[in-house]
Amino acid sequence: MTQPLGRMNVPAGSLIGASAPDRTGIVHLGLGNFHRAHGAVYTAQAMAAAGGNWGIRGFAFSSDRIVAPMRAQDNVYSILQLTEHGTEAGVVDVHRDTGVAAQDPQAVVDAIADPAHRIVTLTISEVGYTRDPVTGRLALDHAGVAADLAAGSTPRTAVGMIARGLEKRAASGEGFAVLSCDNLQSSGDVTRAVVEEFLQAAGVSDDVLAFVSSSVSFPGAMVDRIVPKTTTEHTRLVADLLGVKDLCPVPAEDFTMWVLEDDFAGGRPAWDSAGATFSDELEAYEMVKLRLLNGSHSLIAYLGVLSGAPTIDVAWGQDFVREAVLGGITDDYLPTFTPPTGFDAEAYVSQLDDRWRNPLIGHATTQVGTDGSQKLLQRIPDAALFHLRRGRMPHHLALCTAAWIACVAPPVGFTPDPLSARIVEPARDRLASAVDGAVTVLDHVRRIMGGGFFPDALAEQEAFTARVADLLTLITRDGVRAAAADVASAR
Ligand SMILES: NC(=O)c1ccc[n+]([C@@H]2O[C@H](COP(=O)([O-])OP(=O)(O)OC[C@H]3O[C@@H](n4cnc5c(N)ncnc54)[C@H](O)[C@@H]3O)[C@@H](O)[C@H]2O)c1
Ligand SMILES: O=P(O)(O)OC[C@@H](O)[C@@H](O)[C@H](O)[C@H](O)CO
Repeated sequence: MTQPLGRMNVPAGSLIGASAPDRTGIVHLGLGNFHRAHGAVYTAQAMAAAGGNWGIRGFAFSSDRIVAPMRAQDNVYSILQLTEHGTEAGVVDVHRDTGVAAQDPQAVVDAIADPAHRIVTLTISEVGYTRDPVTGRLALDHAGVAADLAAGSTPRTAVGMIARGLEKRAASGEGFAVLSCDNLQSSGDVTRAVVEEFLQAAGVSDDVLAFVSSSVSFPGAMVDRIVPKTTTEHTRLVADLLGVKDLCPVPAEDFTMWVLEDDFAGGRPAWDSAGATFSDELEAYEMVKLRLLNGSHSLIAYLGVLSGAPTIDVAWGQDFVREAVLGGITDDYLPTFTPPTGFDAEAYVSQLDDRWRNPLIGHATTQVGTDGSQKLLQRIPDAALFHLRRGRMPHHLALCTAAWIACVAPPVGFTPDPLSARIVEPARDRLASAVDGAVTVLDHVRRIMGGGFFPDALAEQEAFTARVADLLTLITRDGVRAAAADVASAR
């Protein structure tokens, strides 16, 4: 029988990076698959290369789906690397403790306040930042945020936990860094803004505000590695490769990239010795990643769902999807930014082709399409406005917007592919209320564009709204291929 994985049962030669830090120096919030295949791996490798004692205290946000199996195997787990040329597996041993924030939010607050910890890393997804889509500021009317602001309450939102942790930490005055590893543009500034807005709204003392302003840094980061959800097939492959039963392995592609601002008020692991890049051109790296990869990923996902493709590689295998995505990269994304110095954007795009075609990844289109109301804000408005203000229509961005609406808020009389029901969209009910009673497709789209789901600057662009409505009409009447063909002919 296959032995269970555990610290005393790590297959020889399989450990990735260093083993067994005996202290925790990093708190992580959002213990999902991405962190376990990205930040945790860089940390283990950094300790192996350059020493340091940076064990991780990891908190899942809401459920013990990952924490329970991690605990059952001493918080070690395996990474299953899926390349077109085959699979390989290795074990990560860097988490010293794990918990669930929703079950014990005070533990998160206390961990952030603990002077032994120097950094909190975040993979809480775009929704975790509780921002207002129109203003981009902390959503003070969000029920969770409002409850967290009440005096004496135990925080339930991620921003509330971080802010209360920093408030408590101010007593020690120890420097600290809050590092967002989510797919956000201006990730460091956005994170600082929501935390400081929370502290101001909570009426904390000037001393606390001064501490956060002077002794807490919020470095920006660009994170890149495709990490899908775990399936039973991944678990079986790990058992075959390592000869142990891992209850929570993480599948991942072999490509990995991490670019950070070097601004860590309490010190940091030598992540550079593990392959991370420290750069002053972070915003440019974020543009490359969020537009070329994530923006395109959304388009592949929604066109894929509408054409019944369950995974990214299947969607990408369809000519009309490839044409739309490559057209979008060339026409709508690449002109909108200057890549970082020396960065070869063409090579990055060519790698994307290899990454998206990899059939072993099995990245569900519905996973990539999840939370579109929050994700598209990073991927569409600024790039679309860049073109609209120069008198040019970004047809592919309009197509992505129309395809998202067709999946999660379809006009009356249109039933999207059943796959669309698997897209988790937190704004589904609000979208349904917004379009209730719409008499035309244009009216339907207008109600969404101007309904608090996008910034006003984009909602005011009537030509964009009209183009989205045209494409939505084509999707509902003639199918998604016809809409993509219309975009191709408009180039
Ligand atoms: N998976 C990838 O390929 C990938 C690549 C780059 C970046 N990322 C970033 O990492 C994030 C997480 O991806 P993952 O694959 O680990 O997903 P996952 O589903 O495995 O984990 C998501 C984590 O976010 C937490 N979360 C969800 N809603 C939250 C909320 N409202 N407040 C606070 N936390 C919340 C969950 O509890 C969970 O711990 C993504 O949203 C993205 O920003 C992921
Ligand atoms: O992680 P999300 O939910 O922001 O977006 C889904 C995918 O586009 C994303 O996870 C990519 O796989 C990743 O950003 C690649 O680095």
